[in-house]
Amino acid sequence: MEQMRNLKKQYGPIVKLDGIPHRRTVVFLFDPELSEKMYRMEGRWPTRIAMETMVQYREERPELYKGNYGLASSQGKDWHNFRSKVNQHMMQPRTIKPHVGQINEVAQDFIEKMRKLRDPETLELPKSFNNEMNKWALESICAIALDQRLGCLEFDLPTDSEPQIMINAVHDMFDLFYKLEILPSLWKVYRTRNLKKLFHCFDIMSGISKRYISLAREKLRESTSMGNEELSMLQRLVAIDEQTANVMIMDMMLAGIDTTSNAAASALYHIATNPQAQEKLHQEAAKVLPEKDSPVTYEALNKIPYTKACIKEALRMSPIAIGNLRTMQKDIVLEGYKIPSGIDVIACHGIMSQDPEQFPRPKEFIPERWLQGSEDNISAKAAHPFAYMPFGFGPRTCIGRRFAQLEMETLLTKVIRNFRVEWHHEPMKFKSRFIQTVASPLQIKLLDL
Ligand code: HEM
Repeated sequence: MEQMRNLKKQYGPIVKLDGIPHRRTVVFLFDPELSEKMYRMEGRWPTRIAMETMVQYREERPELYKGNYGLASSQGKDWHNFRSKVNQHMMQPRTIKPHVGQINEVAQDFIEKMRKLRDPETLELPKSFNNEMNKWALESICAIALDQRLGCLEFDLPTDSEPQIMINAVHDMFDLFYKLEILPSLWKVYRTRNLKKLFHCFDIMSGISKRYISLAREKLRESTSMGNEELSMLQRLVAIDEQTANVMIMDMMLAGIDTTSNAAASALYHIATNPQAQEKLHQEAAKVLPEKDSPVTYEALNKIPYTKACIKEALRMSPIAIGNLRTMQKDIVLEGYKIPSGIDVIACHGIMSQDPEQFPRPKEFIPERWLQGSEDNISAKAAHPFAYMPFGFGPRTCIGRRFAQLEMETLLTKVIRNFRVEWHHEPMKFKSRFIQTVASPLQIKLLDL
């Protein structure tokens, strides 16, 4: 992120970087107006390059993918056809309704786990807590995508238990992605050990999801009387066809775990370091949850504007995706520069959302700027609409956004209803891999309320 900031400082709002070995030429945009122009020219089928190892895997498993590579790894008409099939089942606001209860249960279990994990004397969460956040996100996304609790939050899981096997596969998958896609690797020349390991992880995840798809098929048969609105996301996907369900579940696992866990972790950190915001958050949580273990309901989620503002502000200050990539489908001209078809352009929203011209006092955590009626001198209304795009833009925007928001809003509401959270360490460090992640241990102090 610092490197991007320096590029902007040194060269201005549009910067071309080329000549880097093994890297494609890329153009960075640091200006919201230029970004808007670029998106407006992206066409009907926006292209975002995929991880090549994943495409390779999908090509090698024709029995699973049948040439249908899902969202994360397909382009053009193939991408469009898949997205058109699944979009309405994932993007409509009411899609989350059948899942609110499950996500509440996951959050409630996680609260109990946090209580047990904290040090009895210091009341701080352990250094390993970041990994527990990943398990929370995995359990949450499985609750939605597989329509079942997997059990990833249990203590002392046997090594051969399904949840532990899944936790390991997901953990290894992210590690191997980094080794194969970012670090120099020879996997394209010959089948490296790491590539085999990665494919093994995909096979495990795919095998587990297949079992749950069969269960969803059974449930769907038994539930002919249910209205479409009551059907879980998985049941709706299975109703399209099982292959679509399988591919979509894999995409959810790839894109919906580390993103959500890091976004929630950074929100918790910002809240722990801003006691005034926390107090307001607590008042809001206490209104919708009369008791500490009251469930977060669908109705409650419509009554927590301050919580939503805190999440928005956390994503502004600590974005998960620093930039959003598009491969140009035709020659375009921006700021007088010709950008030929085939070149990657990255709109660096993570830099723009910290620009004082867009967001006054950008280094301060001010959730109020997102609230209706906020004071003009801080309001986000004055910002250019393309300065802040944490979930991307247009037809290729994040398809899991509603689920990510459901998970984060539920968790924050419950945490703040149960604890006062404090931070007694150096400021949190963040690091960039594919996404921006929290790099310091999330050793938040939890005081019971
Ligand atoms: C805070 C959490 C999350 C953030 C910040 C985030 C952010 C993003 C961004 C920036 C994109 C690229 C959009 C674009 O190109 O315009 C994206 C794509 C995507 N996200 Fe998310 N995401 C999050 C959670 C999730 C979750 C929970 C899921 C799964 C349910 C998910 C599934 C996907 C998929 C499948 C795509 C590819 C969409 C396509 O190419 O059509 N994301 N996400």
